[in-house]
Amino acid sequence: GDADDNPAAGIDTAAIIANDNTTRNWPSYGLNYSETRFSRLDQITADNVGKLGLVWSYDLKSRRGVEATPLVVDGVMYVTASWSVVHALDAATGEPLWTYDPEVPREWGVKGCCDVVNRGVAIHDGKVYVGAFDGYLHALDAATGERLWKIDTLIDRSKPYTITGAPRVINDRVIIGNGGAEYGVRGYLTAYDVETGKQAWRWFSVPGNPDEPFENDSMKKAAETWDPAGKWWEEGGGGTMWDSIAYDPELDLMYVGTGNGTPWNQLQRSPAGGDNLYLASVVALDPDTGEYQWHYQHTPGDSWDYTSTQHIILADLDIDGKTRKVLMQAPKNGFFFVIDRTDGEFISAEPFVQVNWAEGYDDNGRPIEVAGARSRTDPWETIPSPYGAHNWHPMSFNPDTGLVYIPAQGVPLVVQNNPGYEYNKPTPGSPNAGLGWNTGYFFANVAPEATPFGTLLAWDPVKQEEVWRAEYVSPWNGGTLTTAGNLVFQGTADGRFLAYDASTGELLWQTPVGTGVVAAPSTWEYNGNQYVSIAVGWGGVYGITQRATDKIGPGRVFTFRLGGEANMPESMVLRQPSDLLKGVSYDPDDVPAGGALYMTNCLLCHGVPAVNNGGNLPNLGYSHPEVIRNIEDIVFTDARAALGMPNFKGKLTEREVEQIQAFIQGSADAARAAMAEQSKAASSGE
Ligand SMILES: O=C(O)c1cc(C(=O)O)c2c(n1)C(=O)C(=O)c1cc(C(=O)O)[nH]c1-2
Ligand SMILES: [Ca+2]
Repeated sequence: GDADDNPAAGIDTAAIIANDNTTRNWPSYGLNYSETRFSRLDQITADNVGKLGLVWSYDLKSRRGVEATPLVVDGVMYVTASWSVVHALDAATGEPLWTYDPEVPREWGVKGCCDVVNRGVAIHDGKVYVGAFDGYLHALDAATGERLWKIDTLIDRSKPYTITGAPRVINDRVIIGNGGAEYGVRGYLTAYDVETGKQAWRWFSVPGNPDEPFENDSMKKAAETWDPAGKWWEEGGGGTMWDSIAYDPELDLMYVGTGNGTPWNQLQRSPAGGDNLYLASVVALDPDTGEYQWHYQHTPGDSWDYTSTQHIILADLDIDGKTRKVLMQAPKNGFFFVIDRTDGEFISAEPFVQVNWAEGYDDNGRPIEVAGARSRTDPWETIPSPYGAHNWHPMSFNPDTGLVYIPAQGVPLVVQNNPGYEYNKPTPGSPNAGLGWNTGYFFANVAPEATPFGTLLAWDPVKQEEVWRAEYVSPWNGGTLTTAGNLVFQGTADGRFLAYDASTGELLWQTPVGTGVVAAPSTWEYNGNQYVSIAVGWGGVYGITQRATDKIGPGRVFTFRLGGEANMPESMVLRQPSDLLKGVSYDPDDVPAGGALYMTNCLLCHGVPAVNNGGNLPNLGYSHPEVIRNIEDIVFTDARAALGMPNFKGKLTEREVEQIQAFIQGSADAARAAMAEQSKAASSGE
């Protein structure tokens, strides 16, 4: 179609750069190549945001996590839901234009660590690109949703690779990485020709087998930092680049964040230690060739799942009287980093939450590790935990306030070395090892000392200190947006969408949105009006097993503007916690063995039975007794395959399933007894 039917026709690298002068459109995941998520639109301000009202809502027909930032170009919105389904809408009315389902086989679901999510599309020259969960990159006609081509980005389809991230387009290339480091893959990033999908370059983040030729010099250098006794190449090494990419057109450098190692535990991965490049790093690449330029490693020799895939923001900051071109990141490890983006020089790092693995960073940018924070054999609480002090939920940077708005959190967890660890061997008690996870750890059955929290932090990146904060009832809140109207927008785990004064943190406006929010909002202008849009849909790795709402609605997109008068949809699906499971007969002696098997096969999707209400997947401690009694009908069949539930035939025996049943009912009984004890204590006035 022509530009009128296909506004995406006008979007290319020059247009994304030019748009940053007005930010009328939202043409790329992080709004601009600097990924600031700072909009210059100022019709909606701290003074009038109270008049914000709903214009429309749209049902994404999605029951799993929704992590997409809605892109908007000249009144057309492109947004994705779970299972990588793309929706194009009339952005002013919410009327659907087209839907594209890449038809990800539901069996692929268990190859992902962290829910069947997708963070959105890229747009270029009339095309929409989506990276589907099963590793294909699809190019669509932006006007019709028709598929133009589809290419396989995976080097080996027998390996548990996935795509959850949004592609980015730089010049003539569409760039995408992948996930899979919890299971065992070798991370890489690939650039494809925007027109044809032909591969332009590929950069691996970790070295391959040192007995074979290295792809390039950066791999040769990296191999010197790994202990070959760990035979990391057999497991892939990890280092997946599953989310963040930024680009500086002036320096012509692109930046990518790398992930954790496989397995997490460095004792098992690289027994003699070493930095294990380029895990947990930010790496600068030449966008034309994919050639390595420099790196900065936030967590040398990562042993805690401290990925550095978290959102990268580029800005120019005045530091010690000089304007520095910096790159800012708040990776899982709990420190806020300011790095010189011209050459990777370390500028500063300070903790933005409590951490127990490092005391700080020295002048050379090396962490000063706390003695005994790694390679321990006893159970120990790692703070931050593998959920991260900050996960993928995008932060934003407002040059007017000079502040970065970070969705920070704590999700306590106690881990323990798994001395019997072997690649792809499901030791009972190792988390989801029956489904291919390779962490080298047990999750220890020891109560953590820390309490979970979720906080919106307004952080001064120059002084490296907190300026204000907002506390939430739960971890796992949404990404942030900040605007020239002196506002910060964020959705929350407890199902609200909020606006704050960007300078003071005063809460100015809020609305319920019916379900938990993890994605980040976008804002855009059309026909003289400023709109704010948010895609909701509870999920992601934390949201699979727990939630902070008593409602769980379908994924939806909500769009607001001043004076909007539409009604919130009423048909929210309520899922109240049913009663604790009762009446499944079992042998109490089976409970411990069942617990270890549960940890190995069920834990990371169904949570700990009877301790919470479940997330977007059910907590089995609240199941109907008939479901648990007849659990073989689900576990040993394809009955729930369409929902992503794997068939455990050949992986578990009937006897083992009986032990798991005992653990589920035993946990519910223990919870019931604890509740009775509590109410007895309360009524006797203790
Ligand atoms: O190591 C990896 O390859 C990988 C991939 C992903 C992903 O693609 O979503 C996540 C993680 N790791 C991860 O560690 C993590 O905490 C996480 C959270 C989420 C999410 O979408 O909620 N994805 C991922
Ligand atoms: Ca990971």
